[in-house]
Amino acid sequence: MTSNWMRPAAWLAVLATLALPLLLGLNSYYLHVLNLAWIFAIAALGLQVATGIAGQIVLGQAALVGFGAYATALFMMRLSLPWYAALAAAMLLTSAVGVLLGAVSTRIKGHYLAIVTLALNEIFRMVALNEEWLTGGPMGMRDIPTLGIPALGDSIDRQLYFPLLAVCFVAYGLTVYFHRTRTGRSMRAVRDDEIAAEAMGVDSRRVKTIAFVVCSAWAALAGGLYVLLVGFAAPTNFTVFESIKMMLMVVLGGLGSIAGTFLGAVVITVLPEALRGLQTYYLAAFGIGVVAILLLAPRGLGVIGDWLLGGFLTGPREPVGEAPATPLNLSAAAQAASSALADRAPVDIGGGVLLTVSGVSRSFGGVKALNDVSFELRRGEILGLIGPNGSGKSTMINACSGTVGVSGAIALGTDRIDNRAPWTIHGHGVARIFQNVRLWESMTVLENVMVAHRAPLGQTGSREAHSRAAALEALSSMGVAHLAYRRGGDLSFGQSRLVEMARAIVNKPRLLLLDEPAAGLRGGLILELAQILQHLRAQGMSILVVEHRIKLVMNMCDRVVVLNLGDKIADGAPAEVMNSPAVIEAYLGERVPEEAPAQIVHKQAAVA
Ligand SMILES: Nc1ncnc2c1ncn2[C@@H]1O[C@H](COP(=O)(O)OP(=O)(O)OP(=O)(O)O)[C@@H](O)[C@H]1O
Repeated sequence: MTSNWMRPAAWLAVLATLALPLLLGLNSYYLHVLNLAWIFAIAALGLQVATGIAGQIVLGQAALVGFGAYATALFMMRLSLPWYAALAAAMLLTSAVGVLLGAVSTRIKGHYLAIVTLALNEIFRMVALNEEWLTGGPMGMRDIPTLGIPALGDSIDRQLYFPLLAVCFVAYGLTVYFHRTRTGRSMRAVRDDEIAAEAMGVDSRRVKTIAFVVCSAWAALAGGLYVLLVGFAAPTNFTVFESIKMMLMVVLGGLGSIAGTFLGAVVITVLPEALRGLQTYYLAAFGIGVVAILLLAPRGLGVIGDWLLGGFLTGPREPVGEAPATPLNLSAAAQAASSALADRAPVDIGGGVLLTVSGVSRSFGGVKALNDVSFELRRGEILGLIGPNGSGKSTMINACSGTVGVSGAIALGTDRIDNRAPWTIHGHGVARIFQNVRLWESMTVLENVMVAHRAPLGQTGSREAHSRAAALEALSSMGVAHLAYRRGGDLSFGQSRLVEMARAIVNKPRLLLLDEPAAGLRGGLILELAQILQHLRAQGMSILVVEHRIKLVMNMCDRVVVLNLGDKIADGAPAEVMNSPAVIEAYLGERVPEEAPAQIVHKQAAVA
C-alpha cells in the first residue's frame, strides 16, 4: 500500500528530471540525444499499441517511421504545405498503410505476420534507394526545412526540447485514455484470447485494423518530427536495426505497458551514448546492460511506469461488495434467484422455436464430429445436450456460436446464423461459455465482463458508465462482484467459471450456450447454479447446456438431445430419453433396459 503523497511526489520528481537538462544548460549534443529519445518514444508507443496491447507482432516499425519522414518532407518540399499540414497528411497516408497491414493481419497470424512486417523494412529500403526521383536515392533528402522556434533558445535542439517532450506527453496521454476505452479493452481481449473475444462480440478484424492504424499514425508522427528536427532523411536512418531497437524499447518497457514504453525508449536511446566512452566495447556493454535490466525486472520498466499511472489505466473504481467468508459463495445469488422465481408465473415454453438446427455436419480430417444433426430449442426452454466423450457436443456449441463452420443450417428465429462471424452471432443475442474457461487473464474481472457488454441503441448517458453498471450487476447475480478488480488470471477455476457466466449473461442474451457450466464447481454450488439457470430462464433466456452429470440434467432440463459419435440418437423429455435403449447402450456400452437412468447416474458417481 502506497501513501497518498508518494505518487504525486514521484510525478514531480519525474517532471523535474525531464526539465533539468534544459535548465542546467546541457550541451546541444546531449539535448539532441534526448530529443531523439522523445521521438523514438512516440514511434515505440505505436509499436506498443500493435504488439503489446493488441498482440500483433510488428518488426517493421522503422519502415513506417521512414515512410512518415519522407512523406512529411515531400509534402513540404514538393507541395509547399506548411509543416503542420505536411505532418498531418503524412500521418493520414501512413495510416492508410496501417489499414493495409490490418487487412493482412486478418489472413496471416502470429509469427508469419511478424515475418511479413519484417519484409516492410526491405521494401522501404529498396524503394528509398532506387526511386531517386522521389526519395533522393542513397543520399536521401537534404535541406528539409526544420522547425525553428528562435524565442526558445539558440540551437534547434534547445528550441525543440520542450515542444517535442510536450507532443510526446500528449501522445502518451491519448494512448493511456485509449487503453481504457471500449476499443482498448477489446484490443487487450484479442491479444489475450482471440477466439473468446470474437465469441463475446469483438470484431477482431476491426480491432486489429485500428491497432495498425494507431501504430502507423504514431510512427508517422515520429518520422515527421524527426525530419523537422534534423532536416534530412536517408534510407540508412530507417533500417531493420532501428526496427529491432524499437521492439527492444517495447520489451524493455514491458509488453502492454504504455508508461514503460517511454522509460524503455529513454534507456535504449540514452544508454549507448552514455557508454560511448568504452569505444569499441560500447555496444557489448549496451547489450549486457539491457540483459541485466531484463533479469532484474522481467516484466520490464512498466512496473514503475504503471505504478505512476495508477488509476488512470483502469478508470474509476466503485466500491464492490465484501468477499464472502467462504472462497466461493453462490447462496445469495441462488436465494435471489429462487425468490424471483417464486414471484413469477411458470415459464411458458410454448412460445415458438428459437433455435433450429437442420442437417448440421462437420468433419475434422477423417473424424465426423457431427453427422446430419437436427433439433429445435423452444423459447424459454432449457435444453440439455448430452452424450459420451467425443460425441460432438462442444462442436455443436461451437457451430451455434460461429467458432467453427458447418454444413447444414442453423437459424435463430428467422435469421440464419450458421457460418456467420462469431461477433455477428453475438450481436443477434447469443452468448456462450467455454468447456475450458477462457477469461482474458491480464484484464480485471470487471473489464472481462465490460468487453462483452453492448449498450442498447438509444441509451442515454455515458455508454462507459452503463457498461460498468451492467457488468457489476451481472457479477453480483453470479455472487462474484467482490472479485471485480482482481485480474482474470488470479482466480480459482470455480471463480473463473462464475465470472465467465457473468460475462455471458451481461447482455441478457436470447440464447445462452453453456458448455459444462458445472465443471470445477463443488457439490453445493452445482445445485445453486441449477437454481440460477432457472432464474436466467425466467428472465427470458433460452439455454442450450452441455452437461455430463445426468442427475443435474434430469433436474434442470425440460428436454434433452443425445449425441453419440456425431449422430443424434435421442431427443425428448429427460426421463423418457434416459430409458431409451440406444442411450443406455451409448453410455454403458451394453443393453441394460431396467432402472437405466439410475444406472447411468450410479456409473457416473463411480467414475467421479
Ligand atoms: N478442432 C478439432 N480438430 C480436430 N478434431 C476435433 C476438433 N474439435 C473436435 N474434434 C474431434 O471431434 C470429435 C467431437 O469432439 P467434441 O469436442 O465436439 O466432443 P464432445 O462431445 O464435446 O466431447 P467431450 O465431452 O469430451 O468434451 C472428437 O473426436 C474430437 O477429437
